[in-house]
Amino acid sequence: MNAEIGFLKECRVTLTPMCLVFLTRPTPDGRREVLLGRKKTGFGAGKIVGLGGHVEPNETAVQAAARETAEESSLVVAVGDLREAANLTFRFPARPAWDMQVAVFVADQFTGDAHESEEIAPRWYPTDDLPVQDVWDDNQYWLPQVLEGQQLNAEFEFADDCETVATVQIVRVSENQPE
Ligand SMILES: Nc1ncnc2c1[nH]c(=O)n2[C@H]1C[C@H](O)[C@@H](COP(=O)(O)OP(=O)(O)OP(=O)(O)O)O1
Repeated sequence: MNAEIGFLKECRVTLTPMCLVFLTRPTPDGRREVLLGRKKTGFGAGKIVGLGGHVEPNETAVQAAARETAEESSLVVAVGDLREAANLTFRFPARPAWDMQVAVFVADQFTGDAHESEEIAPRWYPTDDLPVQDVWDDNQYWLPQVLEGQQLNAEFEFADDCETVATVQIVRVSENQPE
């Protein structure tokens, strides 16, 4: 391996830190629903996603999760009510600058009403009837599990189209989280 390629490989270990938040609540008929939303701008625009975004240099992932929740939906969630449910690595060999590490949080305690923001149009979906056609391809491998209470770490590599998952490595950390 020449020195330049070695240097470029070293550069690839830098992953942009991001967060994702899934707020859940019970429905009158005894099911659960989760707050997702149509992304209106930026990376992944058009897809249905959780609330979230970049972790700023001056904050932790859980602080970013609480901040992004307020900015994107107007809902208020306390840092202490956010449970870390997954740690996901997304790699895009065709666009290494997009590589990211995403801390995923779930919370069922929050206040306020969800309102549309510049970035996202939030909507509640039954956890057993997710909008699978409109989410990121990777979601099928971890989102239902996380909403069932599992905690996991996973690494995804995307194909050259940067849309389709090419390889998946999932490490299940625990089956169910204590309340
Ligand atoms: N593949 C995949 N699956 C599930 N979720 C995501 C991805 N890729 C992603 O980027 N995401 C999530 C992670 C983040 O929560 C958002 C993208 O955040 P982004 O819109 O780029 O960040 P902003 O909120 O616009 O930026 P700031 O507000 O932080 O400036 O999608």
